[in-house]
Amino acid sequence: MYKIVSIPGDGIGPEVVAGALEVLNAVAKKHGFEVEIEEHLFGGASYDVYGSMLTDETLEACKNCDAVLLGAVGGYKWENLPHDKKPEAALLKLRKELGLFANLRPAKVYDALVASSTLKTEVVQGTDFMVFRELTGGIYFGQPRGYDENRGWNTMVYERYEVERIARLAFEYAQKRGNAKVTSIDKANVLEVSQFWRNIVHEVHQDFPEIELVDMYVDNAAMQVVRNPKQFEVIVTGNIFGDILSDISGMITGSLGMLPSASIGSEHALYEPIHGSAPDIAGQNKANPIATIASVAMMFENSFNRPEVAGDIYAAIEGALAAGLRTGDIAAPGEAICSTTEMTAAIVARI
Ligand SMILES: NC(=O)C1=CN([C@@H]2O[C@H](COP(=O)(O)OP(=O)(O)OC[C@H]3O[C@@H](n4cnc5c(N)ncnc54)[C@H](O)[C@@H]3O)[C@@H](O)[C@H]2O)C=CC1
Ligand SMILES: CC(C)CC(=O)C(=O)O
Ligand SMILES: [Mg+2]
Repeated sequence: MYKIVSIPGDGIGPEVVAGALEVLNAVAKKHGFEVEIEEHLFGGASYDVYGSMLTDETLEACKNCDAVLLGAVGGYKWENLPHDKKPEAALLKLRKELGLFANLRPAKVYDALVASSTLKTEVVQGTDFMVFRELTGGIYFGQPRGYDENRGWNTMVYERYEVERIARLAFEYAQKRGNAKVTSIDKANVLEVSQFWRNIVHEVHQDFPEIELVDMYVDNAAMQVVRNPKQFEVIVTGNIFGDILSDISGMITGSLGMLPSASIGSEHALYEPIHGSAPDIAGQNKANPIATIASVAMMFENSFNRPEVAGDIYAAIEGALAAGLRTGDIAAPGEAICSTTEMTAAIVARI
């Protein structure tokens, strides 16, 4: 029995999480295990009811389960709140409180999508890399931070232990992938904090001499992901660079709506699509649920060590895409567009 806490959040969050939970229930039925799903409000949805973006009750529930499934937070309604009161601040707090220091964001191109989409086949087909994004440090957390009428400021700071643990995780993963190449992405030509990052990554690398390590500046990396994504196998990078580069990677795979992620720490794990709450399409049954459904697959790989369950989910996604199912974000011109619920049903039918 797996105890899952579901926090759909805002915007398209509830729509894509509903699809992912249908898939979760379908694999539970097929593989003969039980899941207990406990749903909690989070982000703006929680603020509107309780006056708090992250209640103690939701936080406790997230700490006392086997895995958390998150949709997304944020939206127009809450964007003028002070920074420390915004839904996004609650997400940062949740990540910090759960100790989720590593965000794994796989960029994998589905063959079925390449065959009929606007993706440039020869450039992207076969792309399959994993981004290890540091998630609880860097400029999103550094103090001091603030702004007044004359200045705005944030602080990018990394502690030795923060770089060591994410670098070690990335090298260990590379080892498991048959000594895959690791690219460490920074801005060491300008930022002292990046030179520090680079030094520590090289120190950790000494324990993994069989693995090739490449350093790359982040501006070049953004271009290289678009130009030749297949050169990457494992990327390790800081919080803000990983955030930006993984959205770029999303486009390589067809859409932000395709990319899942696992946010992991030593005690807890949370699974979430890389995209946000997409308020422009919220409530219209248009969102692509695949990123969130694939996040459930990552849950079975990372938290439950059930690769066969994850494999069924990936195969069902591939099957639905091969059958021509396309939400608006991944439809090539002239292709029929399906809804969130139609895509979900097509995937569930293939479990
Ligand atoms: N993890 C989270 O909860 C995140 C929350 N956000 C928040 O989400 C809100 C909107 O932010 P944006 O910058 O617009 O980023 P976004 O990722 O929500 O949307 C960017 C674009 O991609 C599209 N898109 C995203 N997910 C999609 C899906 N599953 N299917 C189809 N199209 C999809 C949207 O319609 C939009 O045009 C903001 O409040 C932002 O702070 C942003 C990123 C991550
Ligand atoms: C706090 C979030 C809005 C940051 C983000 O964009 C992400 O984690 O992808
Ligand atoms: Mg982001």
